[in-house]
Amino acid sequence: MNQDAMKKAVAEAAIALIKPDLDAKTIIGVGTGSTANFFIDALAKLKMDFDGAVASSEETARRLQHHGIPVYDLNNVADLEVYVDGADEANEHLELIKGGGAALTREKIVAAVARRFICIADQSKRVSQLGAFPVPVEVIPMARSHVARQIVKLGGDPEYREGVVTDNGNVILDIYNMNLANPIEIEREMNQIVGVVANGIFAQRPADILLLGSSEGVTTLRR
Ligand SMILES: O=C[C@H](O)[C@H](O)[C@H](O)COP(=O)(O)O
Repeated sequence: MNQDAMKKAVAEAAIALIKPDLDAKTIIGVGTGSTANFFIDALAKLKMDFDGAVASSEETARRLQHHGIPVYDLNNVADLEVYVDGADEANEHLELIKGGGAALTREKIVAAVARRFICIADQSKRVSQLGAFPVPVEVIPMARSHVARQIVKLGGDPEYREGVVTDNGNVILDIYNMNLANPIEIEREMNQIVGVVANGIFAQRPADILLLGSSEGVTTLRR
């Protein structure tokens, strides 16, 4: 089974998981990236069974709308039943690194609001310790150098993601070689730096369910 087939399989597994709870009032939080795209395409087949979605990026909003799924502003949504999204890395505690596609801030916001966060990923994303994947940090453009210097003091090696502007008009620093033995602590410390909008460590709010695809099938991990 190739990687795309695994992504499709976990997307279908997420659909099977949420389907019994859908009703005409359900609004679903939808993530960003290639795995989330498989989820969106599968969700389109159920579009008569729920109300609509909240998107974690402009790209996801466009894909949802292309399928005829209504997209709501999160500010107008009181209750978000579930959020489904991919990840760049996931550990056994369902702590994640996200933001390879630069959508981390909106993803973190939607994940914070949702009652359940289902993460979908192929086996290659599973790690024993987070941090081989560089941690993306969204930064206010004028603070880029200041944030980079502060991150060096925390032990990381920041690299500016050239040419990338987030949906919020900011820039991304990718942090290499950060020791993430304690991801909650590093997530907090990076958030303290003035000019940081959000970082891609999802440890304070990890996933509740992780669906991992491999050639043997889909494994479900719960917190
Ligand atoms: O900003 C992007 C998101 O955090 C994605 O969920 C993450 O990069 C995983 O993307 P993919 O499913 O394409 O590997």
